[in-house]
Amino acid sequence: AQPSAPSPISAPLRDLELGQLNFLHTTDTHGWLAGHLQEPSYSADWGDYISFSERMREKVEAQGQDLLVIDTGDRVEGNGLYDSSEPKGVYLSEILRHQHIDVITSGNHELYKQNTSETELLHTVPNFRGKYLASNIDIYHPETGELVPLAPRYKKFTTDLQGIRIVAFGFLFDFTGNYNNTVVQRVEDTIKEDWFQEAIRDKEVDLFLVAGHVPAHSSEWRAIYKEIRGTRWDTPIQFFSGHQHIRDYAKYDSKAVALASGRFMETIGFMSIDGLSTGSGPSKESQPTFKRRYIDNNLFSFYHHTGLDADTFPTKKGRKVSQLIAESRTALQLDQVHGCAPRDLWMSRVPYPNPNSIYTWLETKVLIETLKDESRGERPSVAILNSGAIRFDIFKGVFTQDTTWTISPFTNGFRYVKDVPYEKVQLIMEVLNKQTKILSTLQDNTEPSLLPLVPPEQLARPEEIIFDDDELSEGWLTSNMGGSSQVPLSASNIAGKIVPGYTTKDDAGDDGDDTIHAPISFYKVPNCIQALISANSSGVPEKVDLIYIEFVQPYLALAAKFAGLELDFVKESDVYMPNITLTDLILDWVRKHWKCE
Ligand SMILES: Nc1ccn([C@@H]2O[C@H](COP(=O)(O)O)[C@@H](O)[C@H]2O)c(=O)n1
Repeated sequence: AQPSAPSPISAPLRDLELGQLNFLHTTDTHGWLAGHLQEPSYSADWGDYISFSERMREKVEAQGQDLLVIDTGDRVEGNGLYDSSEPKGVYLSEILRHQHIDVITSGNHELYKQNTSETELLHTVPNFRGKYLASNIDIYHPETGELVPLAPRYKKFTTDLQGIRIVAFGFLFDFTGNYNNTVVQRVEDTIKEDWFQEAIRDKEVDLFLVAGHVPAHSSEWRAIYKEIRGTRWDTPIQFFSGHQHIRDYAKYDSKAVALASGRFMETIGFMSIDGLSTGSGPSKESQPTFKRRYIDNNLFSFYHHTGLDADTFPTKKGRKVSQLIAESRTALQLDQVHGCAPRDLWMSRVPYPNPNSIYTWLETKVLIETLKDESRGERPSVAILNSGAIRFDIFKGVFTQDTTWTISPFTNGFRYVKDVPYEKVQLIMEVLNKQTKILSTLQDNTEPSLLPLVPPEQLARPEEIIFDDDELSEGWLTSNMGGSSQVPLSASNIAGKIVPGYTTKDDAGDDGDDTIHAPISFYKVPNCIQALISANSSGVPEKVDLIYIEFVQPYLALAAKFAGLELDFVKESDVYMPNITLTDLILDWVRKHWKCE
């Protein structure tokens, strides 16, 4: 773990059930390879994960079993370790490559920008040669201009110890927001291609392994499931999923399941399968059995599951990578303190609006006090921001260079349209937040969906989860995750209390988490929030500058149409505060207002 990482807190644990074939899975790590430096439950780093997978491999191989390591994308954007270097990702890429990964795929974040996808092609794919799969992604090669597969479409391999024959694919969901140097083919079309049809007709296969940046419950996985089952009615299928930032497990039939392993290096997903046939013969069991576990990413869990301790657990490579992370963080000055947050600000643990909501803080403080383009003088304005632009909570205590990127990693700037009637802006907000169903009927297939305006976790959990008795969680959170010094209390301080955290319910029940936690409430947030910036008057202005973060422009255009506002946002908008991003505004505000005592 990193030198400043809090020690994990002991908690009751459920064991891993090892099987003939075992998997460790990460997804949506978004640059958090240093682990969580303010949350003991997730405080292990990528070096610890390397030690964990090496120790697990020793353990399972000693019993004649196999272990495979999977990563399903969105490794970039979301943490200073990725975002704060120039060019972005140079430190991260060097850290990531030390893990032995058997199947690795791309997420949507690898494709938003030209340089990110080119880095995948020129660095990550070669770093993981033979492991990186891209079943439905092509890229215009930066040197030849030719459209080529980002990586091989699929591969067939056999496991080291038992010779289990596996055909593996690597998919991305039907993503449309990629930069135009890549082409993402719809999954539903890809599976009709000859190469896929040939691959699933191979009779010498013991397991189809479908890894991808695709939710566990999704139309894309269902399409693949149906296509495979159409020709191979009983070959086991193991899907590895991502994108929604949740822990999830889906059962497609008794021989086909999907695992999703959370986000931000909070979770190491574990799967085991028993009862597979191998190259040397059929299985003795009539049915395969699947077991899943969501491991909290901390050393307490890792020691427990490997049966090792602080002296025996770390491997040489693991230690080296933890050291590399520490050096990279120092070089990037990620511990530089910009201010001290006086209280916790939550994305979804409190209702919105609320004094402790990060969105209320943005609306009532940050946007109002920082958004000002000198060229627009004192004109009143309304600023619109999508809630998904914010990625993480702010904890009471030090606000560092790293915090800046964890809460707001995107590089979007602001645009504006002048002289929009205030009433129309309110109608637009109404459409964006309340009339989303009506709006979606106006969309044709070429328009983006409205859903991605919110944080991904909310897409997966449309219902609020509210625990009346949040006393334990609240008290614990205040003292452990956001104490002014950011130093967690030791186990003895909270003796007898269960640590708040994941309490996952999935298709296999409610016993998936390795750590038994107290539940945390989850409140919904709107698609978009707004701030009225009315320089000289307290009344409601007739017309305003409609300022918005770039990401929402296509959604705004649709909502405006429905609100009866004839506006061509592409032609009639202009840049607001050139070269300034939301991240810059937040940092500026924090520096001015959150002085450390
Ligand atoms: N420039 C961007 C990019 C993304 N978002 C938000 O993130 C969501 C997608 O996140 P995943 O990690 O699930 O891919 C997207 O739905 C937006 O809410 C953004 O705001 N700006």
